[in-house]
Amino acid sequence: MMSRLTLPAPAKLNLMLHILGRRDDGYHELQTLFQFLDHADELSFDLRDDGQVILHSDLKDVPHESNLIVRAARKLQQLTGCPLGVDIYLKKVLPMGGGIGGGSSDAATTLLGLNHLWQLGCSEDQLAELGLTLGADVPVFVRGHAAFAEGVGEKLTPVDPEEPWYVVLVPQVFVSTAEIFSHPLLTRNSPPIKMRPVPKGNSRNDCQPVVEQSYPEVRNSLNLLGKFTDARLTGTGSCVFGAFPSKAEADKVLALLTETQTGFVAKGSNISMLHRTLQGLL
Ligand SMILES: C[C@](O)(CO)[C@H](O)COP(=O)(O)OP(=O)(O)OC[C@H]1O[C@@H](n2ccc(N)nc2=O)[C@H](O)[C@@H]1O
Ligand SMILES: Nc1ncnc2c1ncn2[C@@H]1O[C@H](COP(=O)(O)OP(=O)(O)OP(=O)(O)O)[C@@H](O)[C@H]1O
Repeated sequence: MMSRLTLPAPAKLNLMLHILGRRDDGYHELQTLFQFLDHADELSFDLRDDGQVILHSDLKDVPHESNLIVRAARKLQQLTGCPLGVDIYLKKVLPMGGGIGGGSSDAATTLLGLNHLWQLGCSEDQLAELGLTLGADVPVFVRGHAAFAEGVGEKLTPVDPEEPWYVVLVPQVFVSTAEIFSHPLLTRNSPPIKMRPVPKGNSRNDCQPVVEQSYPEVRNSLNLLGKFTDARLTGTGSCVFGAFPSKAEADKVLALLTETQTGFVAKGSNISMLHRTLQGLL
């Protein structure tokens, strides 16, 4: 009788991140390469006909009305005048404040999920534009394709980097994105690079030196993973990642580190789990 829709909200990695400059409004011009992980929160949507948006989650620290899921749903109602409502059940899997975009991805899954459930017929362009008002990382999750991003992260060009297996370590510290972007020692003068060929391997994250300096736990995780492969920070951290050619190799390395480290293994993907799931529904 009820129509319930269950969808994943996958994580992302910033495979590289260069900061080119700072705009007058304080936001930074970046170049970054986004790839998704097959590792996700799970959101279930139950239709309500009374216009109420109710999130059921065990996130204690985030007030109901500031949760990006609720904010996304309300913005969509305002944009479209939709009189319908929804109960949303969140199964949180992704670490918060980890630089893997969990909150942004939840918001994007909400926009696409409700567009479907409420039969709004909004275009992907409309949803990406709405998403950008919720956070710089939301549009790439709405588009669902690995991308080279410019501007403040909203100018997206789809790309297809290799899809290795990743070990992601989750240092047990919360890194504030705003704090890192306002750090006096952050370098903001990287020269722009060309997006083709897709940058890989020896590329870097300009936030990493500042985060390593402020958070010894992050430096420690980078050093440990760096014994096995090139290890790098994603976003503004705290998570760090390294690529491996097979699941078996990634599992082995994670197992060797589990005594002191929290982490997970996940495959990189250029088409997000969300979009693969939505394709399956059509
Ligand atoms: C660092 C990245 O994770 C890379 O993917 C994103 O650019 C950050 O995305 P996000 O968490 O969705 O960021 P927002 O919620 O829009 O902004 C958080 C804070 O980060 C800073 N910020 C963010 C993006 C950007 N291009 N320049 C910035 O200076 C701003 O101080 C802002 O107050
Ligand atoms: N649904 C949500 N899931 C997680 N965090 C949320 C959510 N809604 C709001 N937030 C707030 O957003 C903050 C950042 O969460 P998020 O998991 O997106 O961090 P992040 O992975 O570092 O993001 P980014 O990579 O975009 O910097 C949280 O500390 C929390 O206060």
